[in-house]
Amino acid sequence: MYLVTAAEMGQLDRLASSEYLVPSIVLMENAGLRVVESIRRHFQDRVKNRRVLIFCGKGNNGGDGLVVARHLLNQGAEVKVFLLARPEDLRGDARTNLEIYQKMGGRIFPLLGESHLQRADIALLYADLVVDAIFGTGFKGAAMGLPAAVITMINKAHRDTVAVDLPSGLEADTGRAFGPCIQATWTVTFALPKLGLVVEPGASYTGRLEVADIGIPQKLIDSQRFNLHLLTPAWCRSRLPKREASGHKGLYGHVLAVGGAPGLTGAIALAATAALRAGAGLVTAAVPRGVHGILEMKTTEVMTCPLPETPGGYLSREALDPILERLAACDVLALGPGLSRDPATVELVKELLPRLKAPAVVDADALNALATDTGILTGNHGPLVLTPHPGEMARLVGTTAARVQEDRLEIARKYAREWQVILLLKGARTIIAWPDGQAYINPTGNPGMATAGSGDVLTGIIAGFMAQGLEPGVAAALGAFLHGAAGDEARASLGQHALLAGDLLNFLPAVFRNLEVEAGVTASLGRD
Ligand SMILES: NC(=O)C1=CN([C@@H]2O[C@H](COP(=O)(O)OP(=O)(O)OC[C@H]3O[C@@H](n4cnc5c(N)ncnc54)[C@H](OP(=O)(O)O)[C@@H]3O)[C@@H](O)[C@H]2O)[C@@H](O)CC1
Ligand SMILES: Nc1ncnc2c1ncn2[C@@H]1O[C@H](COP(=O)(O)OP(=O)(O)O)[C@@H](O)[C@H]1O
Ligand SMILES: [K+]
Repeated sequence: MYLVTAAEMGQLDRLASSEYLVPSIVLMENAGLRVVESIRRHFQDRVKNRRVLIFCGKGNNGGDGLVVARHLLNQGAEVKVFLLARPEDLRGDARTNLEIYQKMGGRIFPLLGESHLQRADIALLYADLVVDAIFGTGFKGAAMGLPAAVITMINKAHRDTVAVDLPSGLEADTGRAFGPCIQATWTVTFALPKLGLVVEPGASYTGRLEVADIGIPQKLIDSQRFNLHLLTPAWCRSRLPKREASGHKGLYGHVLAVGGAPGLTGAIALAATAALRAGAGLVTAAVPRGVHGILEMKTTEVMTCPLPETPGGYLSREALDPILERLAACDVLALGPGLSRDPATVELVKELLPRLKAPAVVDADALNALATDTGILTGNHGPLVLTPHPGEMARLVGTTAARVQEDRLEIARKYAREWQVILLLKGARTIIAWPDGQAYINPTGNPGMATAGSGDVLTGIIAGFMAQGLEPGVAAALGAFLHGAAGDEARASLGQHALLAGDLLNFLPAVFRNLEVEAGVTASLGRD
């Protein structure tokens, strides 16, 4: 599903009217009607006598709110409109809808100064629902003065609140709220989701997100060639590697997972097992000789391979040739889990990467090794998927994690293009940036996944998908979605605090089943 900026949405609205002759007031009417339908669902279709407060700004977002007011009034709800503007300040479609509402006997309460706040505050005590139609995509910067006071007052009332198009106070393009922002129970956004609704903190202000069709022609949307996408189950389902009835494990590829060090055997065990869980046919974990026995004990389905090590037990440069030899018989390399930052190991990584022909997922300490010489990335290299968390990304580009978090999408896109890699920037709402400019936002996952080893599992899942022949960019996006979905399933059963990275492995099957069921794969089971 495309994600748009405020400007792109405005362009769609304008072109819908200018090129496709859809009058803007029809778009506004459709928007309002979609919100009313959503409210009816919220009230299980019992709208009569419900006390609904609608807070309207002076722009078209307010206009939407007035359409909602009119229809709820018509359907027997008890409606109060609080207008954060003088009626004469409203223009165009918003003004028209104000006048229609008034002609129907709808009541308008001015909300222009401190003196008016009290009346709204009292009304909030008895409200069954608040409709936030103060600001939409026209909002910039921070809510201040009276709007800020109104937003704060609404949040303090803790009533069910539906946001029209965007929670007021949120910047559509960044998902940032520099001032007070409506904490919505749910948000009905129009035509396409805005980026700010699906990245933090915007996603938290948004609550449950509904995307409503308001009649923007699909042909117009497709003609815009947007390059930012929200990952959806449908997108993932259509890209799941297929398992033919005649399949055999050679078909599903062989992952070589290189990592591990004394005290860091769990990471490589998690990554290797995760690759099998993702459906790879075979996985070999290549680790320093000294911990090889431990890996044999820790894993069953994973094959292992002892590699030359330093006296301290870390992978040494002598491991280069055995890795390249092994890799020649494998389909993909997963490099980094539990590798450690031992100087010899860092040297090994820097020698290995430029020699790679097979696609590789580069994570964790392999990224930290790369950070000492990103020149490798700007030179010639095979297909790479980098999976840094914000701290590792900061080291790679010589900045701070906080700085990375301020500009997640821009930074991921910049370096995916500069280094010609798939750049998966982890964290809440992981971003998967492709070198051609396409970027995907992953909506699944939760803070329960902020636990040691969770990233190692993701590395394994992505490598497992690449082994099955998925393009690296698709494998990374699909991996992020399923990894987060497994985290969500795990949270549902275990809560967030007790969640372990290993639990993600146990909940992956459920996630595949959910996707496959909807993909109609079970139908084929009936025939087998
Ligand atoms: N055909 C269409 O276009 C359709 C549009 N639709 C709806 O229109 C919405 C976009 O409407 P919009 O562009 O009128 O702006 P909107 O979000 O209502 O803001 C109102 C005013 O707020 C002001 N303002 C801005 N920042 C501020 C701040 N920090 N603090 C205080 N004030 C601030 C700013 O006033 P200004 O600064 O320009 O004087 C702005 O004019 C969109 O989200 C959707 O709901 C749908 O009906 C579908 C069809
Ligand atoms: N608050 C959060 N919401 C959603 N996902 C999260 C959150 N915190 C962490 N994650 C996910 O958990 C994983 C953490 O990976 P990482 O930091 O590399 O862990 P480790 O290095 O311990 O393996 C990433 O996939 C990240 O997207
Ligand atoms: K709003």
